[in-house]
Amino acid sequence: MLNRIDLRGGVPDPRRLLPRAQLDVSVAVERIRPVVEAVREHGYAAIREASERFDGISPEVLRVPAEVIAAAESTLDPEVRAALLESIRRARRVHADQRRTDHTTQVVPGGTVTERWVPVERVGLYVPGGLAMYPSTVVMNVVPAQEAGVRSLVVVSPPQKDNGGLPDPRVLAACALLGVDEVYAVGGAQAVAMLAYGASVDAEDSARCEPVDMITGPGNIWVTAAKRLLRGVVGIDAEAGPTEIAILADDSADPAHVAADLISQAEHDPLAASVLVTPSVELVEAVERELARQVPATKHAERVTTALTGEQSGVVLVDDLDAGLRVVDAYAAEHLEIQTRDAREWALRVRNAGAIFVGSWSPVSLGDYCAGSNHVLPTGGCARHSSGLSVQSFLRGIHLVEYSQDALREVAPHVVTLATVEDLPAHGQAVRARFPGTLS
Ligand SMILES: NC(=O)c1ccc[n+]([C@@H]2O[C@H](COP(=O)([O-])OP(=O)(O)OC[C@H]3O[C@@H](n4cnc5c(N)ncnc54)[C@H](O)[C@@H]3O)[C@@H](O)[C@H]2O)c1
Ligand SMILES: N[C@H](CO)Cc1c[nH]c[nH+]1
Ligand SMILES: [Zn+2]
Repeated sequence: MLNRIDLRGGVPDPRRLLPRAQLDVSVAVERIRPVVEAVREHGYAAIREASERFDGISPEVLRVPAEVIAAAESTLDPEVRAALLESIRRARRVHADQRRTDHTTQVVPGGTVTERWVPVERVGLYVPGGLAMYPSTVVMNVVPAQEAGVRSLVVVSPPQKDNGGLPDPRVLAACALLGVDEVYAVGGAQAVAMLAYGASVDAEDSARCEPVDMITGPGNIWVTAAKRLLRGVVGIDAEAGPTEIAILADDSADPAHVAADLISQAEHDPLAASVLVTPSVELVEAVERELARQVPATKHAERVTTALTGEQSGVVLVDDLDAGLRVVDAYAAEHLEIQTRDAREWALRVRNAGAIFVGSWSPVSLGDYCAGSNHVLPTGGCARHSSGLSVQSFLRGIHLVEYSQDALREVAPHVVTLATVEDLPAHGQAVRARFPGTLS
């Protein structure tokens, strides 16, 4: 079922050998550009038009009323409530530990630099809702933002036909459990554009969604493309697009677990990527047998099959685990599982991954819901340079520079020299002016 790439005998350029899905983000950017431009120009009308086109429904008033959010919480299934509360509790423990404290460095006597960590003021959080519903993603967006101290939080999530054009009720209930009351029934590129530019949210122009300073959250290729297009207009977290799992395994791995984990992430999206990297031909054959058994029995078999047989998924055969490590590092998966002997040692050698799941008892599904870690993670190779969502994502470090007269006098000649070298004499003059007649 999985494509096979045989790298035994050498790993020439694993980046080129392991393609991502053919419909890549740069192609999708051009497709959604007109939607984003229409929202910027026409606001509400364009959002409604795009929602009708892509979601098949849109409520007349885009903001979800407070009583609807409260009702979603009061009618929430008790088991789902308990699971969400546990997910929130664990995520809060981990993210509370990520808080930063201000730090002052005394550079010279009388000269200090203080780094202040200041939360972003207003943040838009995208919660997907196309092929699957994601109350867990409310948790993963909101908890780090709250722990960072963000004051204004707004959630957007696609309108659902089976909920009268409102977002999924479990998503609304998760918002209520976390105290988020500004929620809009808008998804896709139109939601990202609404957050970036702001827009009226009803036909009478009597209420508005004010623009946000930053947008975070995962989504499909169209959401990811809109985030890429609007980066700069607004702050954007890492690109968290169609899900990926890579598994580095040896012959100690349980093929039933490996297959189940590959399937688990393939069920997100036909564009999801599931990759197995191993030196064991026996494991590959056993995993193939497991896939043949497990895929037909899974609920979203069609979507899973499309994802697993797509060019973005496959098995990579390598000579040994060292070669496998080079492959997974070059690939930089959103999720990397290590299912080998001495898994922790191998995990500590990995350089590029959104999150690493170590050993047989830490599947990606645990991290998706209840490990305490964050599941909004970089995809498409962005793990080479970006991190998953965290408290840090919502903070800006602002330097406070405080020098006394003596401390400035002491360093002034160096400032003047560097200004002269850069042919920016007015820079030097700004310092000279403070010490008339004393600096050449
Ligand atoms: N990387 C991460 O951290 C992470 C976490 C969770 C989920 N995900 C990914 O999020 C995605 C969720 O996708 P989803 O589809 O369920 O929900 P979604 O909310 O991301 O996408 C649905 C929206 O896409 C828009 N859309 C659909 N077809 C379109 C088209 N042809 N042109 C333009 N817009 C279109 C619609 O407006 C709809 O509201 C999956 O790819 C999943 O793998 C990633
Ligand atoms: N695996 C997804 C991140 O790519 C997160 C998720 C949410 N719900 C289930 N899974
Ligand atoms: Zn998942």
